[in-house]
Amino acid sequence: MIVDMSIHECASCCEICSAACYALRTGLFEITKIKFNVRVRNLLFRSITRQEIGFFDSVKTGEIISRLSADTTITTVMFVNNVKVLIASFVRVVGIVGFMVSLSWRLSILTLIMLPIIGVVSRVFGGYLKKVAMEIRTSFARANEVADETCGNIRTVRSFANEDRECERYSELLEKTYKLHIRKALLLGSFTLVEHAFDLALFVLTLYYGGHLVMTHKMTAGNLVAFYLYLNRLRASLKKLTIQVYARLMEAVGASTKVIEFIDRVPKVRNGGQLAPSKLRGSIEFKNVWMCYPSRRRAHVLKDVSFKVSPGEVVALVGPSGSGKSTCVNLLEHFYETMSGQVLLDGNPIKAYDHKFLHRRVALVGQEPVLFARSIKDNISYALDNCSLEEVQLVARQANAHQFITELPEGYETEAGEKGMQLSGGQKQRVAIARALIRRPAVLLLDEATSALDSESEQMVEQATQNLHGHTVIVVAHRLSTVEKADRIIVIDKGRVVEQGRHNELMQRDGTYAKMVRRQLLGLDTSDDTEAGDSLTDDDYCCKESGSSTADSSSSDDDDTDPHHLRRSKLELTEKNSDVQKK
Ligand SMILES: Nc1ncnc2c1ncn2[C@@H]1O[C@H](COP(=O)(O)OP(=O)(O)OP(=O)(O)O)[C@@H](O)[C@H]1O
Repeated sequence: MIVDMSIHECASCCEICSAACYALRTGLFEITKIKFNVRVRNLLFRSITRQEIGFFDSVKTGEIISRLSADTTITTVMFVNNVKVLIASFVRVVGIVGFMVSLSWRLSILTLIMLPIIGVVSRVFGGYLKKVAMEIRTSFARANEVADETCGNIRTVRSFANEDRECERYSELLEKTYKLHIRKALLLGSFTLVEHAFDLALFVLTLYYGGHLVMTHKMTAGNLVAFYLYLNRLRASLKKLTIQVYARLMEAVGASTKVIEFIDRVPKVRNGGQLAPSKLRGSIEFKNVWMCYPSRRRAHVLKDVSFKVSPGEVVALVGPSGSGKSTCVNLLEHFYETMSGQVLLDGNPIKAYDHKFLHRRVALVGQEPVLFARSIKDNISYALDNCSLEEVQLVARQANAHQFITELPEGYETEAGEKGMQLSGGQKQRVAIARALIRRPAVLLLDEATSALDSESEQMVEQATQNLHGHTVIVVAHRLSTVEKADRIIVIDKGRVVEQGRHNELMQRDGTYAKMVRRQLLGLDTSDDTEAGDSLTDDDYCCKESGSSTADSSSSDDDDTDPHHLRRSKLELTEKNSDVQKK
């Protein structure tokens, strides 16, 4: 009775210990899984954010998100789960083989001969599985790209009523993923079939050879039965090791290939500069710069571009669309590197500057400013610590944004929405200008930064940028009113600097700039060109202009280059054109 009790107690203790160990193992593996996942995601995100801008030109956001979410999850979950099974199965296999050898070493050798064969078969299938898994991940990433592009640009999709086609595109890509999954299922199915064949072969051989050993008294019948039971357990464990563990691990390797590739990728444009002088004067020099974008290696966007900008100068970059103006700005921001030649800031190559220092002292307001899904205040003080509301309000006033912000229901705490979608184009631009001004930059780059503003707001912003005394301003603009007041205008055409000088000088020179101004004043350089405008040739401009000059006989020679005079000419021309149309 006493012995019975102690056996029961012992068994209960064992049960409790076993349950506790199991719970501990499950908990530890869960924690490991999430820790591993977080670490991989962090490494991947860190690596992605350090890549050069050219990387983002070729790899789409959808793919990146897919790698960051689905692939990292598959990688970590599969690795950790399978490592768990791998360890358990491996220990079990070693134990079972030990027992089998003790029962009959001869039969054990026969069994162990089969193991390398199973290993080779697993390897071959594993290789295929890895390949299919990679294709599945890539195909899934493509589908994600479409979803990301469609949702991110839903207004454009809706305005073209193209929802159905986008859904079809998405569905086609999912169909491709589905077919790849079928391939994977077939592979797994055939792997199982081959495995069963091996199982059967092993069973028949063991029985045949075991029977022979019993008949020749080299083994007892009881040992043969015990051996056979162990063999069954060994097969079950091996099946786990091959189908569940090896195959799944290969799948995880397939999913992780791109993740690891992205983590290990070394950026082609390094931000390793150390230079951070206490004072930056803001002089800029482009020295024989040749440049092409990484995604279009053969097209030279800048061809031997050279120009200098003195500290405190306001320089306008003008030229036809696609001539390379924004590319100059991109180089000043060190987004890309030149093929040859140098971009110098205060006499030092731009890449020699410390990344954080450079982007604090050289501020950019881009063509399509992007705001973040946070409050307007946080958007203005983006990437800056300890910015007071007063500082934010001050720059908002300078950017002519204060009034509209205070009229919003929650003022500076109003959410801007994803990519600033809850604000109008002009409001976004003003917030972006305030975001640049708050840095008190030594160089301010305005790339079509005021294109969506009305003329009053534009004037106020211009004033604010000019109030940045002693600071260099580079303005890229198509609008004449924005560029005419610049200290110097640099005209870029087809990637080359073709002219530079003040507005009046360039008008007198009657070159590319003068032609552009005349076209603009005649309303030909806008997207809503009228038929009458379209039919005008260069000669027409000269005729009409000289006509208007004659009409205004009191104007001096200089007046020809005066924008107000040209605007008057434009008005007269428009009136004449409408008269002609009426007739
Ligand atoms: N990321 C890029 N990858 C490849 N080519 C590019 C890229 N960005 C611009 N380009 C090409 O470089 C050329 C110059 O472009 P850029 O944006 O500098 O012109 P731009 O003068 O600023 O034009 P716009 O006045 O229309 O803004 C164009 O032919 C354009 O197609």
